[in-house]
Amino acid sequence: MEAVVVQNMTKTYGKEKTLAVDNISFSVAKGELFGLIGPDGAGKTSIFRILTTLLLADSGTASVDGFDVVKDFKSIRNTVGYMPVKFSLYQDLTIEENLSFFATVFGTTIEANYDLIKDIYVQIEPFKKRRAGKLSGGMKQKLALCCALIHKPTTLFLDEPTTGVDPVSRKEFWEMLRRLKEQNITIIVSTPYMDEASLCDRIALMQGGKILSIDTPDDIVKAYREKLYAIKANEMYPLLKVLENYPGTLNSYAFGEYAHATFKDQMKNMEEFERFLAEKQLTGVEIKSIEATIEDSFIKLLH
Ligand SMILES: Nc1ncnc2c1ncn2[C@@H]1O[C@H](COP(=O)(O)OP(=O)(O)OP(=O)(O)O)[C@@H](O)[C@H]1O
Repeated sequence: MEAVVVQNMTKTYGKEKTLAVDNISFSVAKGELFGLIGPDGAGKTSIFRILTTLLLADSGTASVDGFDVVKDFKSIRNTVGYMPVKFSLYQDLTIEENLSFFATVFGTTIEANYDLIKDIYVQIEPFKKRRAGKLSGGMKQKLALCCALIHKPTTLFLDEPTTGVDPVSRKEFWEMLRRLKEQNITIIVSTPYMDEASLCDRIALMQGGKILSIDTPDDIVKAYREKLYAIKANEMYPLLKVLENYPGTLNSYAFGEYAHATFKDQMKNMEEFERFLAEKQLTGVEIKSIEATIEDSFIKLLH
């Protein structure tokens, strides 16, 4: 069964009609961990706000658990959990008080749904008397997730939950999502981090309000057909310039300590390329053929 169905959704803002979501369609199956992946301004937050009934689309339709986002907004509000980019925790309330507050709003209690949050809550319980404003980023994030879960939602919307969170907490967070998925909760998560994309069941790569590709992380990488090279030299900037100027280069960009590049003839003539690099006085050159990552696939789609 489909938990979320979006059809031809478009959203513009203001008199200038800034296009945030551009006629997109997708669906998410029940129990799926689905990622909206894209840079700032791709339209991720607008989609979340429309699906959680906080914002109206200009056109198109959308449903969550079979409920229409316009007609059945009350049912959706009762059944979904939403963790916005800036968690709406009450800074002056303690961990315990924040959680009780969210439980009360949904007419439930911490005890009634404790099983669902237990794994996460035990990690912050020792600090339950501490005010939210005094928690670390990772702890705030765990509390926000508990608050979004306390009414046992069928679908969880997490908007950039790991932005600004340290790498260890990020990793723990994704382990928590995996465990929630086992409870058959549908999770839609947005992130600008490509390494997190591979942890989703399926992802939509987004840019400028459009979905560029939608598939499993594995299949997105498999669809990358060009031969990709990682190239290193003692100095990165001159290397990038040389790659840009090489007539056989299709695409080149910095990727950590390497430059990644594709070539017109799949680099059949490696010697000619090596000669070109040597003529440009680059030192410490290393060239290797590599497998593409999701980030490479994304960069290719952007071109
Ligand atoms: N209230 C608003 N008024 C005008 N333009 C807006 C408004 N909200 C968003 N936009 C514009 O719509 C586009 C999509 O924004 P959106 O917040 O949905 O993207 P995003 O992928 O979530 O990015 P971010 O991580 O920056 O929030 C951007 O160009 C943004 O500037």
